Amino acid sequence: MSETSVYGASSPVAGDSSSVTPRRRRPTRVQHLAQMKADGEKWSMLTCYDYSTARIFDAAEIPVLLVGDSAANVVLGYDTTIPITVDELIPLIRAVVRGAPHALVVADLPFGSYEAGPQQALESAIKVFKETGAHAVKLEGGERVADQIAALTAAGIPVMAHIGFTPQSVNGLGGYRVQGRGDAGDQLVADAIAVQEAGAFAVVMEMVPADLAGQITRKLTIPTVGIGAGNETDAQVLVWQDMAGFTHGKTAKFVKRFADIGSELRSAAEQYADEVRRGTFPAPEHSY
Ligand SMILES: Nc1nc(=O)c2c([nH]1)NC[C@@H]1CN(c3ccc(C(=O)N[C@@H](CCC(=O)O)C(=O)O)cc3)CN21
Ligand SMILES: CC(C)C(=O)C(=O)O
Ligand SMILES: [Mg+2]
Repeated sequence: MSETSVYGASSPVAGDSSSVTPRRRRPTRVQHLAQMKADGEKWSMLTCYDYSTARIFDAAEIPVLLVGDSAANVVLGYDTTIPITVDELIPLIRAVVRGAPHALVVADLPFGSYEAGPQQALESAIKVFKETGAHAVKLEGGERVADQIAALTAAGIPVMAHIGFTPQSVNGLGGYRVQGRGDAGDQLVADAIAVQEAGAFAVVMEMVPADLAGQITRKLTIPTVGIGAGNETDAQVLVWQDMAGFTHGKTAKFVKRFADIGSELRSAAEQYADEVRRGTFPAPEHSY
C-alpha cells in the first residue's frame, strides 16, 4: 500500500492498480455514454452524497454518480426535495468528485436555481462548475426548460434532463404518480425530443410506463436513464440508500433492495454499545 494516511484522498482505490493484469481505467465522459448507446451496452447510475461512499461506488466501477437533490430527503431528512439549495449541495458534490476519480459526476440543480430562465440557470450551473469539479448538471422539465438546456450546452456545460415524474414539481403534479399514461404520453414524447434538440446529452425518465419509455428510448439518439421506467431504457438510476436497504419505511415500487445495510449498521452500533457497556472494547490492541 502506498497510502501515507488512513484519510488520504490520493490513496489508490481498490481494484484500480493492484490487479494481476493492470488495466488503465479511463474516466467516464459524456462521449462514452453516447458510444455505449451505439453499442447497445447498458450502464448504471447511482446517487452519491459523500466521499466515503463515492470511493466505494468508484471502485465498483459505477460509471455515473449523481449528487441528487434527493439529498434533501436521505441526507437532510426533508419530506420533499424542494427546500435544498445550491449552497447546501456544493460541499456534497465536491466530496463526491474527490472520492470518485473515474466516475462522471452529475450535479442536480435544485428547485429555485434555474426556473427563472437561461440567465439564472447559467449562474447556478457556473457556480457549481467553478466550486465543485462536477462534469455535468441535471435539471427537471422538458419543453419548459429547453431554453435553459440550450444556454448551458452553449456554455460548455453538459446537461442531463429529467422528465416524467419530476419531484421538484410534486405539488403541481398532485403527488408521487406515474406520468405519461394515455394522452399524456404525447407530451412526454414531445418533452424527450425537446430536451434532445436543446442539446441534453442524456435524459432521466422517472415513473413512466415501460412501453412508452422503450418507444422514447428507440426514438432518441441520446441515452435514456430510467427510474421506474421499465427495462428498455439505455441505463438505470436508483437512490443508493434505497437499493442498499438504508432507507427507513416503505420505498417506491421501482426500488429493488440489493443489500440490507441498515440492519447491518444497526447491528454494528448495538454491538459497539454493548462492548463498551461490558468493558470489552477497547481491548489492549486498540490502546496505546
Ligand atoms: N429515497 C429516495 N428515493 C427516490 O427514488 C427519490 C427520493 N428519495 N427523493 C426524490 C425523488 C422522489 N421520488 C419518489 C418518491 C416517492 C415515490 C412513491 O411514493 N411512489 C409510490 C406511488 C406510486 C403511485 O402512486 O403511482 C410507488 O409505490 O411507487 C416515488 C418516487 C423519487 N426520488
Ligand atoms: C432519483 C434521481 C434521478 C434524482 O433526481 C435524485 O436522486 O435527486
Ligand atoms: Mg433529483
